[in-house]
Amino acid sequence: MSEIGEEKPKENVERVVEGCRIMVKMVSQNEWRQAEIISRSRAQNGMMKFYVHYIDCNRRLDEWVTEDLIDLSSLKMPQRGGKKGGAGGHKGGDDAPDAHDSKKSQGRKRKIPLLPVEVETKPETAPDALPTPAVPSGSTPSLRGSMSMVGHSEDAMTRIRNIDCIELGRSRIQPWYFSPYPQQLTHLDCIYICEFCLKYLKSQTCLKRHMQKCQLCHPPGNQIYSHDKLSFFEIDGRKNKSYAQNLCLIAKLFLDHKTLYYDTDPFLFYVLTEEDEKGHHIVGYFSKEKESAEEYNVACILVLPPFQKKGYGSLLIEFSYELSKIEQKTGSPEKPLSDLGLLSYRSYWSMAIMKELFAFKRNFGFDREITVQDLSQATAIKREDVVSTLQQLDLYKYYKGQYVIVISDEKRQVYEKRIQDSKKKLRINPAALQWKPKEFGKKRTQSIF
Ligand SMILES: CC(=O)SCCNC(=O)CCNC(=O)[C@H](O)C(C)(C)COP(=O)(O)OP(=O)(O)OC[C@H]1O[C@@H](n2cnc3c(N)ncnc32)[C@H](O)[C@@H]1OP(=O)(O)O
Repeated sequence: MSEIGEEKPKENVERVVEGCRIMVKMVSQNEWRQAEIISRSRAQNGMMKFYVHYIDCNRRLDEWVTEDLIDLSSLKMPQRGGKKGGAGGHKGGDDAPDAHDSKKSQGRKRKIPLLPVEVETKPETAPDALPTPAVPSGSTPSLRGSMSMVGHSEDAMTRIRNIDCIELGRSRIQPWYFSPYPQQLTHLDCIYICEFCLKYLKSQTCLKRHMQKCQLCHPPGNQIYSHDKLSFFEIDGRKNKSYAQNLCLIAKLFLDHKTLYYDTDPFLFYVLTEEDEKGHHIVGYFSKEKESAEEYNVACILVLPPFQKKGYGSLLIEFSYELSKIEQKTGSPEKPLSDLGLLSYRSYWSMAIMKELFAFKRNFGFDREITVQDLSQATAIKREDVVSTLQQLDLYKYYKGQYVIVISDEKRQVYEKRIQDSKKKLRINPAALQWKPKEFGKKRTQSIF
């Protein structure tokens, strides 16, 4: 605060550096918000432009703004000795604490080795093929594993969205986050991706030439589910490395809190497609470790933006639990979850658990009490997730020295209606799933059945 009569020094745009906080007018909305400066550079018209992260917003909204959209009088310099990235120093995709699971810290304990780029992962010999993704030196992503847990890098380079647009099948999609595509592609207006083999190309001409040669009209691997034009293909990350890596590169464009790795060997990929006369078009996917000591049944899950909010996310989640039921295991998604991941899982868990509670009541009335273990076995949802869902729904009460599940009449009515409405939604037909779990070496997880 300046004293009366004392003139506040005029802020100069040159003082706006990485880590500062300042009020910014959001490009897409007519709203001023406090933002952190992630990077700065000069626009072609000579004006300064800044890549900003809006405080308390998901990084999907991060964007470049020109100097005329910042309020210099609100400039706050980074605190000396403070966390990296100014006072913000945010690590997760959101600043909001609730966006991630409480086991957030677990997701960061794995140390990421930095290894050289794997040259053999280069796309095949096609003349229009592009080199292996280049990783900015000294920055994540590391080159081991698949897209996996571990918080993202604090490197400014990987905090900036580097691809403007991708064309995939009939859709042009604006990415949300950084993905380590080759650096020479980051200057293009659009990257063209073959919707069947997922190879990335630098122009429409290259894509057309590639499409004349590409043999695929569906993802590689085995079709393990087919119902009402929807299919699931199971892809082994070891056998179809190039496809799996290209899928991870696409997924990283929409996943902020995961670090991209290139060793896809330990993962299976379940790709959901919609079929038409041209073939099976990718809608989304989830990956799963072949062996998971932590009983994760999903590593990463993605519905491509043009298909989001239509029920495909719930369908992928339901499918992951159908696989766990066949394996006779319970499972859980890898942590941390993104904000949208958490919303989707909470919604799925609530419905699955409520359905089971009602079915149990219909079958047993008051003759038997249902336990968390019963719910976990029937839904394949891991015990902890059952408990957290019951708590979230305020159904888990401590009564006479033990926990009991209690549903009020009001809540019962709400959920009966929701279950009725959900019958119109996309559902997995378990009879259309042809799958047997494979043995990938010695099992470390314990079966609960
Ligand atoms: C383990 C992990 O990988 S966590 C990371 C999860 N993945 C990501 O964050 C990647 C980017 N996001 C996505 O790919 C998608 O948003 C997904 C996969 C999370 C969800 O897919 P969608 O197809 O949009 O989900 P779907 O339409 O089935 O909706 C599921 C529920 O989440 C809610 N939901 C989904 N997106 C939103 C949103 N943007 N805003 C509010 N609610 C939402 C829906 O309302 C629905 O709840 P309801 O059934 O109670 O109505």
